Amino acid sequence: MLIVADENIPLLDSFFGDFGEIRQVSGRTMTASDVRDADVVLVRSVTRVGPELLEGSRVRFVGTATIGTDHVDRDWLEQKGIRFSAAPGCNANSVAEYVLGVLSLHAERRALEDWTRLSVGIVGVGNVGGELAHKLERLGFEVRLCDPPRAEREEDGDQEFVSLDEALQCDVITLHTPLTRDQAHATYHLVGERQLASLTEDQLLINAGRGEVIDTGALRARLAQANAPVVALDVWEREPRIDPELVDQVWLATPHIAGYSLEGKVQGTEMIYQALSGYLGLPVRKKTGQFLPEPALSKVSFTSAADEDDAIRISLRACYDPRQDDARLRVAMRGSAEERAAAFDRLRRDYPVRRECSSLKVQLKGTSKSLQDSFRAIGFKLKI
Ligand SMILES: NC(=O)C1=CN([C@@H]2O[C@H](COP(=O)(O)OP(=O)(O)OC[C@H]3O[C@@H](n4cnc5c(N)ncnc54)[C@H](O)[C@@H]3O)[C@@H](O)[C@H]2O)C=CC1
Ligand SMILES: O=C(O)C(=O)[C@H](O)COP(=O)(O)O
Repeated sequence: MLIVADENIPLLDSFFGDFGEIRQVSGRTMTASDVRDADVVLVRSVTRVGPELLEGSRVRFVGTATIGTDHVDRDWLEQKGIRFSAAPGCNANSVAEYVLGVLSLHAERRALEDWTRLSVGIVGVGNVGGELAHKLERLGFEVRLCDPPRAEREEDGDQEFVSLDEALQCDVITLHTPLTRDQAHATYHLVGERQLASLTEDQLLINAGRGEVIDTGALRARLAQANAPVVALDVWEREPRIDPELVDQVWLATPHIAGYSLEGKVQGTEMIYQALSGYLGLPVRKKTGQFLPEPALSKVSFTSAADEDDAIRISLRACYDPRQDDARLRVAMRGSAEERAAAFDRLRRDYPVRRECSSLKVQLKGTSKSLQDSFRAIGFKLKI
C-alpha cells in the first residue's frame, strides 16, 4: 500500500509505518502526479482535496489530521466512494489555551486586577468554543454563547444562546466557527463592516477559526479609524499570502498556530490512524501517549506568599506565551511577497515544541481553595 502524506504530519512513521510505504511531500504543493499511485492520502489544512488532486488516481481513503475540513470537497469524495476522515476536536484544547494566553496578556495590558471581570462572547460553540466556555465558566468569567445552528437544533435545551449582535457587546469576542459558504448561517465574512462598526476600543476581537470569517478589507478600514477595537488574529484571509499591513495594524498576530500544541498535532495523527485502521479492518495498537516526550518544564511550585493572579499568569505563560509567535511573524513580514509567504509556512513547519498545561505539574503549598480550582479549570495537574 502506498500512503502519500503531508510531511508536516508528525509521527507518520510511528503510526503508519506498518501499513506500507509512506511518501512524504509538501502539503502546500501536493499535486495530482504525487498521488496518482497512492492508495491513501493524508493531509493537513493546506492541501486542497478534490477532483484536481484525485481524479484518475486509485486513492480510496483520505484523512486530514485537522479539525477544519473547508479544504476538502467532501461531496465529491462521497460521490466517488472515497472514504474520508477528519480529526474533530484533536487540537480544541490547544486553541482554548491560546485564547487564555491572549486574555491574560490583554488583562495585563489593560491593568485589570481580575481578568475574570471580562465578559467573553464565544461565536461558534463546538469542540473548540465549548472547551473554551467550559474553562472560562469554571474560572468565573461571564460567558455568552453564539451558535445559531446549535440554537436551532437545541431549541428546547437548557443551554442559552445569544445572537451575533449580542455577542458583539461583550468585552472580548472570540471566533471559533468553521468556514462555510452557500448554506444557512454561512460564516464567510460573517464579521464585516456593520459588525466591526459596532466595536469600540474597549473591546478585544480574536479570530482563531478561519481568516475568511472576517472581511479583511472591512477590518483594515475599521482599524484605521478612531476608537477601533483591539484585534488578535491567528488566522488570515489568503494564507500564506497574508496582508503585511494588516499584521502591522493588529495587536497580536500569529501564523495559524493556535492549534499547534504537540498534544493537538499528535492527536490529529492518532485520529486519522484510528480511522484508517477501522477502514482496513486492522486493530488499533498505537496511542498518542506512547509518543509524547517528557516536557522540558515538568513542575512549578507556589507557596502561600504567591499572588494568586501572578501564579496563574506565570504558569500559563510557562506553557505558552503568544507574544513569541507574534514577534516571529512580524519579523517574517519583511521582504518580498514570495519571501513573506515562504516565511509564513516556514514558521508553521518549524514550529517549536509547545506543550499543553496538562503537561505541567503545579505544586500549591498553603494556597487558597479558589486558586486550586482556577488551576484545575485551566487544565493543569495539581500537586497539593
Ligand atoms: N486556529 C487554529 O489553529 C485552529 C482553527 N480551527 C478552526 O476552528 C473551527 C471550529 O472548530 P471546532 O469547534 O472543533 O468545530 P465544531 O464543528 O466542533 O464546531 C463549530 C461550531 O460552529 C458553529 N457555527 C457554524 N456556523 C456558525 C455561525 N454562523 N455562527 C456561529 N456559530 C456557527 C457550529 O454550529 C458548531 O457548533 C474549525 O472548523 C477550524 O476552521 C480549528 C482548530 C485549530
Ligand atoms: O485543525 C485545524 O482545523 C487547524 O486549523 C490546524 O491547526 C491547522 O494546521 P495545519 O493543518 O495548517 O497544519
